[in-house]
Amino acid sequence: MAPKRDKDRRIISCLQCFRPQEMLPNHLLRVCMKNQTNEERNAEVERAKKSMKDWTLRGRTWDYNAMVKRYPDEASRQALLEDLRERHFLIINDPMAAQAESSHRPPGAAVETHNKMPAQPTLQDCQRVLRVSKADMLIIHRKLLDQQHVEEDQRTLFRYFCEAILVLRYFQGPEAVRALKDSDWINKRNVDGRIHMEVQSTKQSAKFSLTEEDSAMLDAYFQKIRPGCLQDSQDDQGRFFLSKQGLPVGNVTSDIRRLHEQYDLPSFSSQQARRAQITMACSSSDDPADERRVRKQKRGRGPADQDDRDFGAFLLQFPATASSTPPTKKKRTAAGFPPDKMFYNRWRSVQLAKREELLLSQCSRRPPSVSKVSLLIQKEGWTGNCPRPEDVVAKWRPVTRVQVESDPWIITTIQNQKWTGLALKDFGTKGQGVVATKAFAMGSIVCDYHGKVITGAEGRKLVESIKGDMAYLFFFHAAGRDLCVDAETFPCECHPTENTMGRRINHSSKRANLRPVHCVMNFPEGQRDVILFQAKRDIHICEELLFDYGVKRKSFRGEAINLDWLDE
Ligand SMILES: C[S@@+](CC[C@H](N)C(=O)[O-])C[C@H]1O[C@@H](n2cnc3c(N)ncnc32)[C@H](O)[C@@H]1O
Repeated sequence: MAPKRDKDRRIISCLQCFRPQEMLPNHLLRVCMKNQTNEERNAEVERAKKSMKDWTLRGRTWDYNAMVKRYPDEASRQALLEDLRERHFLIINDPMAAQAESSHRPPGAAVETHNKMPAQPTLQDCQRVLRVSKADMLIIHRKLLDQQHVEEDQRTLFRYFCEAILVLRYFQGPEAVRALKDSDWINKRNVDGRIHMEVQSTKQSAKFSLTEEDSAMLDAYFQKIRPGCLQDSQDDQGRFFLSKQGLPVGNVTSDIRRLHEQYDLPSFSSQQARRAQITMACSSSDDPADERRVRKQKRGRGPADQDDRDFGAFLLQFPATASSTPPTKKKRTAAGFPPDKMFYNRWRSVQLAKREELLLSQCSRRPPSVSKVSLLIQKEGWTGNCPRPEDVVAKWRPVTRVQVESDPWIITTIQNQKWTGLALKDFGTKGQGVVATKAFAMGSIVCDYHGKVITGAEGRKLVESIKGDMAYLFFFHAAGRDLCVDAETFPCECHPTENTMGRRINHSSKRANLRPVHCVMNFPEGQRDVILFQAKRDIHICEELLFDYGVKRKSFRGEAINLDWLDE
């Protein structure tokens, strides 16, 4: 048998095609320089060798101090560092490296892998669980987006994964992750493809930039899992990560440990991850192929490339509206998407949901019958991908005034102002506004318009004294009476520490998704007039809540807003 050749012995990258070549002269002869002379090819080999030597001497080494200056954003710098380490670059001047070297492992020593805890874990060790579990998480992610059923334990595991992303990849402390608020997420900004987060909720505000992929994972948790945890009877404190009982998660470290246990991996603390983050990468025996093998053994299949494809880009290319036609195979492939039906099917689910929403918005006052929905479908002229009329009827959720007036939860929530599913968002020139962090079905009560209700002539006089601007003072006609809600003083006297959300809702006459309605509620101290906001149509997560102030900026003279109940 011929001796085994050391394939990697003299790998040199071709400077024509930028691909590493085992036999560069042969490659140039056959591929990149087949029409040139021997002399030209020899010169090219010399040029490539020199480039390789230069790179080995200088290009492979990065100076951490220079990186700090050039990449002041820590999260981006760490992402770059991680990438460089994975590619076996050398990083000098890492302030923690000297410490690490003197304490434990000599440079170049192999990291213990498998189930034993390495004495001094590298960043790769700490983040392994993210890589190993990724294929599973992408499957859950896809199911969530497709509105498919996801088991309770899988939902919880997905939450652990999201927590682990923030701790192990973005080096947030477990307490900061626990304290993360839904409004922190709502107020994130996309800048050049990185999702900037500013965590206001911790004592020290933290800033970091997520990749789009990580952001998509957290958003799937936020939009598809968290709303199912929200319970009216529980105070979620506006936290981002909630237990399935709807309470803020108790212990992020334990959650991440459970994720590690699930994948039979040693667990690392956030401090270890932070330390590893700034420790110089020692050359490691970690082969990314190991992870792929573990994954394959565990799931009995290879990493699904399909999972990595970006359905968001697909939707951008082919917007799924109630009336759009599905992209044909030819169009899908021409746009660079896979020819199979995976994205196509997902696209149809998105459209189906939009169509249901459209039908429901046409039946706002009373529950539609199956035949009415069938008629509406016919009118739309949809031939395929039609919602089942029965499903549409089943999704209609009205609430009656009588139900609301005696609803103990609504009464308590008006008193404590702990409405669920609402978060504040900065809307720039409009100031703050309120967005939904859970879906509200048409007809549901979203919150109250909190403030002292002043009736009769006194109220009208108050309102008329305000000229020329939208005000924090509104006037309503209800049950044959005039009601004025004084919400000018902010925060209100009765809730000096609460964010009375109803008062933060901005105005829109065209895009209003809320209507104010009037109730007389039975409070322990007696009956009281209350103005509630009812969803005019289904409201989606992240949508801004808006109601028609009934005023025009310049012409406001205290016009009254009618308080028609949705089901009357
Ligand atoms: C009830 S408050 C709404 C919350 C307010 N944006 C805030 O930051 O507290 C009403 C005030 O918000 C602003 N506002 C509401 N809707 C607006 C709109 N569509 N465009 C501009 N400003 C708006 C006006 O300044 C108005 O007086």
